[in-house]
Amino acid sequence: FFQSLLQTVFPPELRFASIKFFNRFFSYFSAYCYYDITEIDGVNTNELYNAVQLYLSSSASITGTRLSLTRGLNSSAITFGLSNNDRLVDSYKGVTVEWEHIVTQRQGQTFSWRPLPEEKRGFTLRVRKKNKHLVLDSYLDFVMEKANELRRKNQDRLLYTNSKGGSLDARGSPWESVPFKHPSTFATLAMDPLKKAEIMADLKDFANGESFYQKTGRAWKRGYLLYGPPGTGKSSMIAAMANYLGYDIYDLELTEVNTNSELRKLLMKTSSKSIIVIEDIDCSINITNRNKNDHRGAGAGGNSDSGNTITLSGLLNFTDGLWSCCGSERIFVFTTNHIEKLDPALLRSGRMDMHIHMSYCTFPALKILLKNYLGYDESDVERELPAEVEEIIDAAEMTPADVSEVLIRNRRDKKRAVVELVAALKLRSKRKLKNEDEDEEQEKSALDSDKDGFEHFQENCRGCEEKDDECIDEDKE
Ligand SMILES: Nc1ncnc2c1ncn2[C@@H]1O[C@H](COP(=O)(O)OP(=O)(O)OP(=O)(O)O)[C@@H](O)[C@H]1O
Ligand SMILES: [Mg+2]
Repeated sequence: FFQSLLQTVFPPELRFASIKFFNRFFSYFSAYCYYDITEIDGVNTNELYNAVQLYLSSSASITGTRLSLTRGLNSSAITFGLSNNDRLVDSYKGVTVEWEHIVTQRQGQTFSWRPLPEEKRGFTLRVRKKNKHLVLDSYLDFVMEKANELRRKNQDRLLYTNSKGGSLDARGSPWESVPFKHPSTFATLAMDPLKKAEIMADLKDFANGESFYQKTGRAWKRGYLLYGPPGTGKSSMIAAMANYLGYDIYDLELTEVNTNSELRKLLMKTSSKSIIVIEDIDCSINITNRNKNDHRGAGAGGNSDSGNTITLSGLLNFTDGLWSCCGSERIFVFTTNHIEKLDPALLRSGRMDMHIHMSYCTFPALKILLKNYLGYDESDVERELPAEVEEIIDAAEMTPADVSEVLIRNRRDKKRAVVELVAALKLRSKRKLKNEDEDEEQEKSALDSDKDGFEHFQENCRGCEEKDDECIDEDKE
């Protein structure tokens, strides 16, 4: 209306200037400012456009009534998006903003190095002028961050293995992959809640620590050593870590690796944002020992490389050396059932940043398992579980796997599950106490016999003191 008015009122030579003037006039009095985020920025794809699209697809943040739904290839999640020329309202730190998705037909192909899509797409963000700074300072960063998080969550992650024994696939990768769909999460992991929170904070710190690692000149990687008896959740913990951070897992089968250089190649072919796992690392110590016996290889921390076997030093270079930082944001996890068997070179501080003991089932861990399998909350546990459980559970030394087994078997009959669990705990703790008593008795009798032996020795050797080195009786000596 205004434009046609202008056309009649103003002569053609003034028309353009007047439109410009009125535009400025209105925008001056408008309470809003607008930001256009176009899909193609010159010739490049605009990262921000993709991020906004993904961000608006997170169902929690949107209030639109008309949405377009998409599901990517290989993705298990459906994403929502704004339909063409539709708008929706989002709020951030108490400020309301409005997004509009604008799609127009591209008029005539302009010259470009690559074909452009027929439609011109973009988002327009409308905010009140007084909130302009919030948008520029933090809202768009927040959108980018959220989008990255979603991208990681939506994509199915992969579990890689090198079990082909060094042969390469069609794309020249020594790794073979399958979609990784392990359901274990930190919520389902039964362990001490404080320790769990500490590990989760450590992982988050690591994932968000790019600038810290940059500033301190450290490679952006972290090592965790998980140790404890079988069935205490070491593998479950790795899966929970991967699910928590949205990382891929590289399960490194050391027995399939023949040389240190092969190990290095494997490392080079891993991607960032991944967890590299070596399970049962104590088994690799044999490899070192074999090497030592050959008198060819290196000892712990040595430098030599026998050329045709994998050595501990090769393994340490793998996690620690210059090669370890090709790529970035990588986590190394070693697991073992026998920490005492590990070479001290692997344990020294700084090598593995965090040693995590996966222990037998404790009472707080038991509560998590009861919640997982029987749906018991805190009050159910108090009501259904005899008080003595808390006292005997540590002595029983049952692994979370043992407890899970009892609960899974009886998951349809909760009362029975609890009865059976309590019986198992009692039996195990009694057996354990009995064994301890027996051990104590054996120890005592051993001590007694030692004492007898000592007295006997004192009696028989009284003379020796005087004649010092003349005692030729080996027993007495
Ligand atoms: N801490 C735990 N929390 C929840 N479930 C657990 C836990 N520990 C064990 N389980 C259950 O027991 C099974 C075996 O656990 P897992 O494979 O993680 O043990 P592990 O410590 O890796 O054993 P291994 O040393 O033999 O490799 C899992 O499927 C899981 O369901
Ligand atoms: Mg395991």
